[in-house]
Amino acid sequence: MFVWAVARQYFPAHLDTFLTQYTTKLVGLFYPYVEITFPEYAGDRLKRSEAYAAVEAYLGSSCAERANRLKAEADGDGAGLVLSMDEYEELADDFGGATLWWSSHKTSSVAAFFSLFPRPDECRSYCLAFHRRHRQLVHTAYLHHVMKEGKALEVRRRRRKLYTNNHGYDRYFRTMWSHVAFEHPATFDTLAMDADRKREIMEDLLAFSKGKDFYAKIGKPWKRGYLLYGPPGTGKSTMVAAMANLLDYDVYDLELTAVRNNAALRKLLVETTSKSVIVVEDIDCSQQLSSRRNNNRKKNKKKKRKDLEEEEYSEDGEKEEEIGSEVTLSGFLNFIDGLWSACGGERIIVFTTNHVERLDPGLIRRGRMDVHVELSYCTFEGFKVLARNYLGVEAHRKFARVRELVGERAMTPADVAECLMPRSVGSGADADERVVEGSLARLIRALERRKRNRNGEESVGNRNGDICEKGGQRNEPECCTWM
Ligand SMILES: Nc1ncnc2c1ncn2[C@@H]1O[C@H](COP(=O)(O)OP(=O)(O)OP(=O)(O)O)[C@@H](O)[C@H]1O
Repeated sequence: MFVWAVARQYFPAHLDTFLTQYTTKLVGLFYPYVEITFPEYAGDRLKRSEAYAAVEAYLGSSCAERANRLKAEADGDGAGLVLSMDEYEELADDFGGATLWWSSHKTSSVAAFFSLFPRPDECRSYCLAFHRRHRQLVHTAYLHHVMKEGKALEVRRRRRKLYTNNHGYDRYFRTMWSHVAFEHPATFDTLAMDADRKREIMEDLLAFSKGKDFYAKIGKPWKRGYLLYGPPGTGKSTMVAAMANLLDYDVYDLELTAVRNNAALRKLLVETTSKSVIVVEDIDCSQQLSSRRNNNRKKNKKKKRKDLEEEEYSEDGEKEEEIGSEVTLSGFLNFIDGLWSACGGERIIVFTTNHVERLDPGLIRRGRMDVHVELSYCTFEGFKVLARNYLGVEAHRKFARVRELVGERAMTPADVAECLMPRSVGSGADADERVVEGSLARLIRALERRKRNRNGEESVGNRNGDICEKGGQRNEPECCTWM
């Protein structure tokens, strides 16, 4: 003790390091094993480690036969179960004539408790241990094998997800993504819109998904912006689902009003995975909300003018417009195409709006929103898609009358679809024909009742497709059913 105290007095700064170094070396002489740890969240990384996920998948495939304690989860299509190693479990793996040992661990994270960023309270990790004579084999071949197999398994078992930031909070009440399985059945086949435009969009999306090298070559982050605009019920959300289904991507439904500030928005963005569609629905509403909030704040007399100035001007002196909670327009633009937007890659960002004219031109300029798609009232071509979807018919003698009417009356695909919805399920050819006849007659009646609002005359639905109030009475679409 005396020697220790004296030594600490004379070599206070270096003694601990010195002792640690030599203890490790000493242990190394007698302990011939090397250990590699794969933590679930490493260092200051905000994201789950991809290496950890790959190891988890890899071990899951072999643990069913060898491990004693397993965890089970529903698999990609929910039909089966995926097994993985439970905590504190061990298993051995043979590779290239060597035996390697894996173990899983869980520790309570002190860092998570004090961290400013939301992190999981428990840190899980896998540890790989092997004899040092296999070091070369592990470094050059085994780790590569584990990553490759693990990632392939992850892809095979992948269950697409629909994320929302509306309901998920961490223990500090900060928003985070929560998810459910994404099961929307819409495809471009079932989408009622102009066939050429549809083909163009599909080609654009597929080119994007294969464009990794191209984007790297031109020095642009691998992402693409879509602006979908048009009256309510023209298929904007349906198109988002069709896009995700075409590319096999996850969907992140970003509710801007639930994001507290720019930092929270950045955090949400970093947490999104690649191969995803990030959608901000009704982007014009987020802006409206913010201006209201802004006005209220300005009216607040208790707040000093100085404070307001600080709040409204960013560090570089630029005026910042709030677009939802404390999220500023510049923070949001940074989210779309700033430095932070580049992390991860392979993302489609979609804005939908019913009022494109209300949007800040800077928000939707080309380069930010690369493709602008207008979804509008149903055309005859769109009607034929819906008739095929809902009634299973490609042609019918009533189509001629529908063609005359649908071109001049503004009816949304949602309203047309509602008219075409079969009201009874029949059996046999006669019954089927009756159902088709009934549905088409209902649609024709609805179109005839609808005033010629495509020609600018009095209309039941207004130009934006909103439901009008006439003489205090609410006019629903003619063939609405409420269930
Ligand atoms: N173009 C379309 N093709 C096929 N179905 C459509 C189309 N447009 C609307 N529908 C049908 O109408 C319903 C409502 O459409 P959707 O929610 O996609 O419209 P929207 O434009 O996003 O409306 P909102 O602006 O109110 O969100 C969908 O469930 C779908 O069945």
